Amino acid sequence: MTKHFRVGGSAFATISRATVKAVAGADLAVDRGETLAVVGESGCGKSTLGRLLLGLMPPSSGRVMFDGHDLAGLGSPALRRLRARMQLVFQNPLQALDPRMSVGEQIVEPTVIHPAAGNRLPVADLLAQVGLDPALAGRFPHQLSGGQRQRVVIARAMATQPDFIVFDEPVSALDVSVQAQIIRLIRDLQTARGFASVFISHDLRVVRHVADRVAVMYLGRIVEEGPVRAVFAEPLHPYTQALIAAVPRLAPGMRRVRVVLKGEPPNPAAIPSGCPFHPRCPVAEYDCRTHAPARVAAGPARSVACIRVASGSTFLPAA
Ligand SMILES: Nc1ncnc2c1ncn2[C@@H]1O[C@H](COP(=O)(O)OP(=O)(O)OP(=O)(O)O)[C@@H](O)[C@H]1O
Repeated sequence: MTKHFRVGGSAFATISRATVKAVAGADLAVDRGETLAVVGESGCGKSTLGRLLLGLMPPSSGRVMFDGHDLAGLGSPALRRLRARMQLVFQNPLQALDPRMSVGEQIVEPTVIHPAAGNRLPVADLLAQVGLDPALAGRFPHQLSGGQRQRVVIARAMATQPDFIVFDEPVSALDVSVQAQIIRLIRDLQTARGFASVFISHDLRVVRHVADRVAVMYLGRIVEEGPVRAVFAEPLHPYTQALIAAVPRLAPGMRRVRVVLKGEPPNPAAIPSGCPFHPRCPVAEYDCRTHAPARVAAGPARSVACIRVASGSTFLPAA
């Protein structure tokens, strides 16, 4: 898929319009019961990808298949029915919740919007399954702690018994102690319910606890994908190496590398030619400036988009 936004410009054309290639070629699949983490620096297109996957905006090219249905090919009633089976949980629960509605009202709201969806659990059950006292149903968001609010958001997402949930940085606004509890809750719910999920995060420590597989995004492309353990133990792409090397004690078994991210932060309105990572890559070759590498298989269930890996050269600079 790709997603381009036209931005800027003025009525008198003194400022030219630019095309932001927020998603510049992402291809992924998520199975039932599985969590795929999408990681990368701010602005690399993670949230845009998440919204595309949920059909909340149309891609510029490409398509999203959900349970055999192409989202673009569905009329609005069918899309609405499918939407009930997909939910989004995002970073800031205060923004996600309506300050004027009680917790109980908000939790059942998705089943009011999608009356045919799910098995319609009572509010008390929905609260209990996210570890909240059912007595909180009458409270309002401002009367809850940050962790309780995020539990309410998750309870609401569970109300239609979805098959697919996108978690977009669901714990990054929370205290570290609360983060661990919410991550455990998400894991427990997934084990009990078997939904598929995409977990968007810039925090690799969180990803290690929550995800089965990880997709690493750079300037709108997925540059590496594979099982979390394998990718963290032996990252193949120089960008993944740099992300992992920046987090102390993330992967104790990993060969320490000296890859440090340098150069300009990525700008999706001016994507470099060839491999988009080449201006910051410590091992870029001449070809990397002109050749955009395709993502190719690189070991069991793994893939990577880097010509150094594709050509079989080992390039981890030893510490
Ligand atoms: N509606 C929009 N119109 C124009 N540009 C957009 C729009 N949505 C996103 N972008 C741009 O697309 C790029 C990718 O944004 P996105 O929010 O998907 O990245 P992200 O990796 O989720 O970043 P963050 O972690 O900071 O949220 C950014 O440059 C952003 O400014």
